Amino acid sequence: MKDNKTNYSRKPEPKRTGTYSSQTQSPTRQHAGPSPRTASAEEVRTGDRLVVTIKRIGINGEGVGYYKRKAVFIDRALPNEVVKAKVTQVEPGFLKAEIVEIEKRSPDRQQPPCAVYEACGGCQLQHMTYKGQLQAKEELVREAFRRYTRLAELPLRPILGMEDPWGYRNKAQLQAGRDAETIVTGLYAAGSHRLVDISGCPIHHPVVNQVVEQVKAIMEELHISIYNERARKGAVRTIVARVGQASGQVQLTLITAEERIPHADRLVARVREKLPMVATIAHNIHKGKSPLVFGETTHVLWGNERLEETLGDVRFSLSPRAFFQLNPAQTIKLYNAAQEAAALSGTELVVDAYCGTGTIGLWLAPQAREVRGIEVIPEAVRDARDNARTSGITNAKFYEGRAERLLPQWVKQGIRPDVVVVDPPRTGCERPLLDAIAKARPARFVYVSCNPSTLAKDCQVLLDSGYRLEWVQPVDMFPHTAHVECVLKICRVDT
Ligand SMILES: C[S@@+](CC[C@H](N)C(=O)[O-])C[C@H]1O[C@@H](n2cnc3c(N)ncnc32)[C@H](O)[C@@H]1O
Repeated sequence: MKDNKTNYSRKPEPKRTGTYSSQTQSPTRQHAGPSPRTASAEEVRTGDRLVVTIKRIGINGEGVGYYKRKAVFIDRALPNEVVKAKVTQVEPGFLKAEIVEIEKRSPDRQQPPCAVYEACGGCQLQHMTYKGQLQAKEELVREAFRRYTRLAELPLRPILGMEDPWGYRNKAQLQAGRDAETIVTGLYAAGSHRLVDISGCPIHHPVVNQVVEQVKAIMEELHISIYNERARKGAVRTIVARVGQASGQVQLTLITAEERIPHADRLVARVREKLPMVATIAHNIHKGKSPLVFGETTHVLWGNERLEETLGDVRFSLSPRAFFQLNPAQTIKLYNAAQEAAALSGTELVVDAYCGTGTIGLWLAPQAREVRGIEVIPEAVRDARDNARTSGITNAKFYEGRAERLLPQWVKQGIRPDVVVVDPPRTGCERPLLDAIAKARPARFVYVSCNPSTLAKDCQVLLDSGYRLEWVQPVDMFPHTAHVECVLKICRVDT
């Protein structure tokens, strides 16, 4: 096991820090290094220039260093680099700054492979080699546990990365717009309504890119109107293409702001002719201003009602709006880690809290006596029940409700799970749920999380309740972004 001997005492301050004012120093002077003036962190002003050694990446992929013990967040700076940076924001607890010059360059710095990386904002780490990204994500997890737990040593396993970290995303969900005469599909640039064309995005599965490009060409040919947000006129606002990794079939959904898609029959005929991999052509109507992508009403214009998908032995039947993991290959690694952590022998009652469409519970059901899933969204509960039926799994039941209410009720009724699995949103588990787990005293607790900070905080609550941490397994679900997913195995101390 790598790095389980990490020393968790706080790190010393970075060696090189200094500041000089952008207003008062000549360019030559600025490039010569820090000025004699070394302001205290409280004296730093917007526009000041600092020399900062970058320690690690932060949760948004930015470089994090310190100036006089105050955290400095610097976009696009990499661990171990020394950068001159201009302060852009001063807050009581931190500073934000932008790179002026890189004094010492990381060997992991690279030219971002994607031409629209800077404008798009969908990825945060393409300026770093993939090997560097994996190391940085491990460090992100280590830092969260250092900060939020009292563990002397962290049993951190090496992150599970991808052999080929491109073309992994099985779904493209792109806004449509117009750039002069042509249709553009892409994402809005961060904090704006400027559409960045991401045709041929290297993160998307090549088949979904191909489908989006052809659909755009067909819409041009048939003069199908594109929704204009300002004028609030036009038809198509979003194109969604999702590929099934097992079948290679594609579910295409056009989301419109109008009741009808103009020339829908001709559109269907042309898509069928040009794109034989498309197995469903669906139409979703989203008239309102809501920021949600999908509206309430969906019609299948042609083809199968649902996309069939398989993960391991579990089969899923996905309606156009149904949630499904975006990186199936890494999802299998994540669920296998959860399965290893659950260590089931066939006799256990497993509670899968925050179960979504039931994926983790269904993955574990063949090795368990019974699985009880809890999920707050009614449609997801219906999907979970359908997925159990489709896969012929009869020992998994799914309950609608809040995990922090339902599990304590079950515990009060005398129900004692042997294993509890949680996969909460980024905010982590609600305290009443953690208290109910501590009261129910399952032998094992499996925590799947997309936020190392809330994971570490919740972990400490369990460690204070008679549990020990066995291991933490990070999994890279979204290469080139700052996200990192973890599976954590916690056992009751007396087991
Ligand atoms: C990160 S997703 C996990 C989904 C699922 N485990 C999977 O892998 O597909 C978190 C899920 O928790 C649900 N959720 C959020 N708050 C909840 C609560 N208080 N009780 C139960 N479910 C909740 C969300 O609707 C969402 O489906």
